[in-house]
Amino acid sequence: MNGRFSKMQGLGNDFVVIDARDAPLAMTTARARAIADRHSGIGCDQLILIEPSDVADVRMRIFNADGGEVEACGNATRCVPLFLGRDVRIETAGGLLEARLTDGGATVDMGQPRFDWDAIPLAYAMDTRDMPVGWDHLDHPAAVNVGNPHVVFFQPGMTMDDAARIGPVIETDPLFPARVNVNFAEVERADRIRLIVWERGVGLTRACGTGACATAVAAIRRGLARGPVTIVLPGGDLVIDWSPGASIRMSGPAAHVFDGTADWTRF
Ligand SMILES: N[C@@H](CCC[C@H](N)C(=O)O)C(=O)O
Repeated sequence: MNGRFSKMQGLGNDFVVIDARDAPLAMTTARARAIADRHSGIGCDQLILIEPSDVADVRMRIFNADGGEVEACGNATRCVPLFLGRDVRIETAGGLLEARLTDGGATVDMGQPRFDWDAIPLAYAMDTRDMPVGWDHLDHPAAVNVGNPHVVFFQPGMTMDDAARIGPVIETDPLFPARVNVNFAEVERADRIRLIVWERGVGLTRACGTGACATAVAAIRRGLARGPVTIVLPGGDLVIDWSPGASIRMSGPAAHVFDGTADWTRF
């Protein structure tokens, strides 16, 4: 069963995008993991399935490289209008998003952040601005859900090696039954934050759009930053704007890399 796919990327966070609107493709954890494999598959951080939607222009399903289906992916959301060649309303498991094409990328209304996380024990649920927990020398992370779950540590001087060591420990801590994306942020100025992200189900990526949103929200909420904030990731910059009570607006690049054909029965 041959099918077409596009390889796309946003700040080096890369995707295999499959248009399944006319030709449905059954996706399983094993199949998604096999396609995402960089040695024996096509290779990507996330697999993106575009399906028909009853409530929006399209439905976007997101599978991490480990095959797990998740609720949100900021960088992939910017790729969808580019893939379809127009502004779009996108149904995701994390909510309804609006993505508008810009020069070289897209701006996305990512919806409102949530702070009342089911995954967090009741003791922390009243206001998760400061979770009184710590790992290693890291403590008091902000917990922000932007469709998917994130913790954000404001910790200067973290390296990729530090993140690779402690990220998986936090991702799989029993405090997070659904696991969690782990953000290590350093505030340089009120409008500029450096960020390294250990992504749930993937590991270190060159950029994480939802991580950038969660980090900007957490920083603004703690009075460490003011919107719009430039989030500097290893793969490049995203601009995030948010104020309490408002939707998060994310702007940044998106790129088409190449198209290909694959026999999906081999995966
Ligand atoms: N790379 C993404 C986030 C993808 C999902 C995440 N790993 C999760 O498990 O929630 C982004 O750009 O937001």
